[in-house]
Amino acid sequence: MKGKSELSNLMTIASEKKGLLTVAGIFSVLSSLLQIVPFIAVYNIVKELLENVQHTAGIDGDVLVYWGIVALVSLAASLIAIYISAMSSHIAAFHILYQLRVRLADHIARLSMGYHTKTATGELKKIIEISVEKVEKFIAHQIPDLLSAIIVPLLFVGYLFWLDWRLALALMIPMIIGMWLQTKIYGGAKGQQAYRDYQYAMEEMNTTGVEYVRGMPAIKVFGIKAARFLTFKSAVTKYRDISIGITDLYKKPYSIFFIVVSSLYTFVIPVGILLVSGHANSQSFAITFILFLLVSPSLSAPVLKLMYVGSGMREIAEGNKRIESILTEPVVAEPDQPRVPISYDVQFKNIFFTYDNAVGGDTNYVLKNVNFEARAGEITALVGPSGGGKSTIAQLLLRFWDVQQGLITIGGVPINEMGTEQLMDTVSFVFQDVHLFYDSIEANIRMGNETASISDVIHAAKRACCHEFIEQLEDGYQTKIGEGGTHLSGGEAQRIAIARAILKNAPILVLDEATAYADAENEKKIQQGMMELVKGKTVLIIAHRLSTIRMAEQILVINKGEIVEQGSHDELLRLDGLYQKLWQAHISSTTWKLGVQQSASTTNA
Ligand SMILES: Nc1ncnc2c1ncn2[C@@H]1O[C@H](COP(=O)(O)OP(=O)(O)OP(=O)(O)O)[C@@H](O)[C@H]1O
Repeated sequence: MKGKSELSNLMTIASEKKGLLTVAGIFSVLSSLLQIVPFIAVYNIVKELLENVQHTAGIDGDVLVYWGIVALVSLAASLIAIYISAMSSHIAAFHILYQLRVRLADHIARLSMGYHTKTATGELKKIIEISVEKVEKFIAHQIPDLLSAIIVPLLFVGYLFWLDWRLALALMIPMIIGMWLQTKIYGGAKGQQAYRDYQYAMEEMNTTGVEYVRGMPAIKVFGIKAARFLTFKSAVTKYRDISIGITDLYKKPYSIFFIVVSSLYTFVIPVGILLVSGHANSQSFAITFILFLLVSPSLSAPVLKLMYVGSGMREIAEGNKRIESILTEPVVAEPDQPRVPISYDVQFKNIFFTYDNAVGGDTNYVLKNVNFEARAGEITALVGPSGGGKSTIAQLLLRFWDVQQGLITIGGVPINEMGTEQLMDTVSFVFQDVHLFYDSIEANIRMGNETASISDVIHAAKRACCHEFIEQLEDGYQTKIGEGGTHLSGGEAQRIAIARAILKNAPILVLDEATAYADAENEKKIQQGMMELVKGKTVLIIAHRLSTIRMAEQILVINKGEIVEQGSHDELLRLDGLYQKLWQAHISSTTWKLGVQQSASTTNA
């Protein structure tokens, strides 16, 4: 049932280029039929020779030449037909592949960020690259192969039945056994499960292998070698065991299948010998017999082809299932009539949020009844112990996820009533983990505003304190960075991301640990730039280093998903609560770092 729907999905994809694929199918069948013609030519030549074996003078040379030419021409025509078939199917396949990739890329871009955080990048990459390639294999190779592997033996067997039904029957028996074995090999539930296990084991091995290699610095530094290596090793062992299991499962039926299908004449010879003695015209029977012996090996080919199509089909169906799993993933719902806010105060009203989709009676909410207003032109800082929910609050503003209860508004407009593009234009976000693209520094900064001039880019870089180090690079703003390019330190990468946000100049700015990597001097400079940047903007900052947000108009202390304290730095210190404790801890960590015997000050730090 499942296999059927996967096949029909593949057929739906393929039907986008129906015309070209029909041409490919017709020429594939034609080419296979033309390949049979030389056998018929040989049959007629042998027949002419054997019929005149007593008096060779009676051999008609024209007949021999005629069939010789027919064989040659049909071979040449068969090659041309294969060429046309392959060209048509490949052109169709690459067009379909292109459209499928564009469709996938477009769909992926419209999925919620939440989907991206829960789905490994490697997995998506594999689907876009490998699974789509498999669809190419299906369209370019398997559809034409499948047609010729079914139609040609049927026609050919029909012709053989017409010549001698008994010999044809002897030829059919091993072919039928072969096909039955094939459905047993690939069709059984056990086989399907084994194949699925094999696929998963292979994926696990690849994932843990990549993780092992990528995590090598951490593995070396933190001495977690043994544990990590064990995960990888056990994945390799599992893969080995499953592969051996599959080999065990298939070795018998596959060997029988291969032997039976490759030696069709073994079944024809005894029947032929039995029949020849009792035949009235033994000479004409002998000629037919020779033809059967000649063609039996060529009939093995389509059956073997069917087997490869069968095994390939399963792989393709698996890949197609993954493609479908992305395409059916719901995209972020866009409003019919997007609303555009005219002011930029951010409001969180009675927000309850959980990452678990199943919201039940005793839901474990990550955010519980969060209420606050971040006013335009002010800095609102989110502080609090790790895991409290600060990043979640910031990400909800960008609709990474939709909340289960409550309302988030910008200038009074609920964010789900703004179009995604509008929302992205309104909010700038500097992530903890900065992603830089493999491109020039200029292009990476300009991503914030495609129409910005180079002087705007440099201006933004200066404000984010990265101009100096960029100038020192050999190619300056044209230096390639990102994966495969010049390596930047964490702090440098973060400043590039800040420059990007400065250039974007969105009215709302979210900074998640934006200054985490910067050294003291640069942090100060960044803050100066930020002070300028935040004028008239709504700013949400998540920071662990409390000194960076002392000037914030509003500080929200988040603990276990709730806002436990709220106010300015001085107001919060006076409360003598959690913020005060965090501040004390911050001060002592600073003095400890400096190695100065200072008493923790609550006001002069
Ligand atoms: N994608 C996710 N899926 C499921 N749970 C998550 C996800 N992201 C965060 N959480 C959980 O939500 C809670 C709040 O996490 P969040 O990252 O918002 O806290 P935080 O205050 O920003 O922490 P930190 O200061 O360490 O960055 C934590 O318990 C965390 O484990």
